[in-house]
Amino acid sequence: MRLIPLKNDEQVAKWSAQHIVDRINAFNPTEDRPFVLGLPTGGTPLKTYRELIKLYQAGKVSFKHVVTFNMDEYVGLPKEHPQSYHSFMYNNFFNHVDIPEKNINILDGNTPDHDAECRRYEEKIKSYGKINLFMGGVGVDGHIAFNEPASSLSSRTRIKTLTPDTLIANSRFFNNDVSQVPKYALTIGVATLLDAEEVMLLITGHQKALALQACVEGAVNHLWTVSTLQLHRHSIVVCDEPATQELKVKTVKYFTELEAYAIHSVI
Ligand SMILES: N[C@@H]1[C@@H](O)[C@H](O)[C@@H](COP(=O)(O)O)O[C@@H]1O
Repeated sequence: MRLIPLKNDEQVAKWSAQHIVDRINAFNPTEDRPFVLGLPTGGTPLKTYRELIKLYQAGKVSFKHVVTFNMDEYVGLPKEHPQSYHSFMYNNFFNHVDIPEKNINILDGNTPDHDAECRRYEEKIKSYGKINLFMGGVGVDGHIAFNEPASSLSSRTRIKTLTPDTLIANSRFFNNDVSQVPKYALTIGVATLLDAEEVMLLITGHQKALALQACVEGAVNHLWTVSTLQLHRHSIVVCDEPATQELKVKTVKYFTELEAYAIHSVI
């Protein structure tokens, strides 16, 4: 695992956006050999999307040959609803870059057959071989995508019941009214995420400090699904200073010093 301890969320956004751009450009994607990028929603990646748009506008990257797979989507929320993850992605990213519509994949939370939709999604990912880079965030309780505490660590894309903690956390997007938050979501599984060639998580803010601690210093366990990043061969956690407050001083120092001279491979 690489831990990139930065000062604030602006730096996290710049670092993560540049990393995505570097990976896409190094891959040199074509129509027949696209770069496959996994994407999250949430407040945390918003600034990264803004940076990516800036880099696109400056001519530093093109998304023409990038295929995306989003992590999750609410069940039963119309696509046009302002808080659907479809709306989030188009409003905050896709509408501002040159990605072709056919390259965008988001789970359909309005299908009558959830299992078939989740199987179709897994198969579509497989049809590209693998996801090259999956960016993610984390919930306060350490969930990745919507893999809530006690999710199977070998889970695949499926329907999940959201926990009361998540409903409360996400009610900020629904007029602070918990009853308006959808109770179910379709989400990639822990194993789907770990199948990616590289996983990059963004963890910012003091409210995520326990999740970051579980991720970096905790034991791998299903209550903090973020801890499974320790099983991945190429995981990167980009964090700001407020998020590090539960980490040992020694841990932060170790990773900070390491970044100054480490050589990293992606193979
Ligand atoms: N399903 C999403 C996660 O993918 C996201 O990481 C989490 C944290 O969101 P935020 O970045 O707004 O704190 O929220 C939701 O639960």
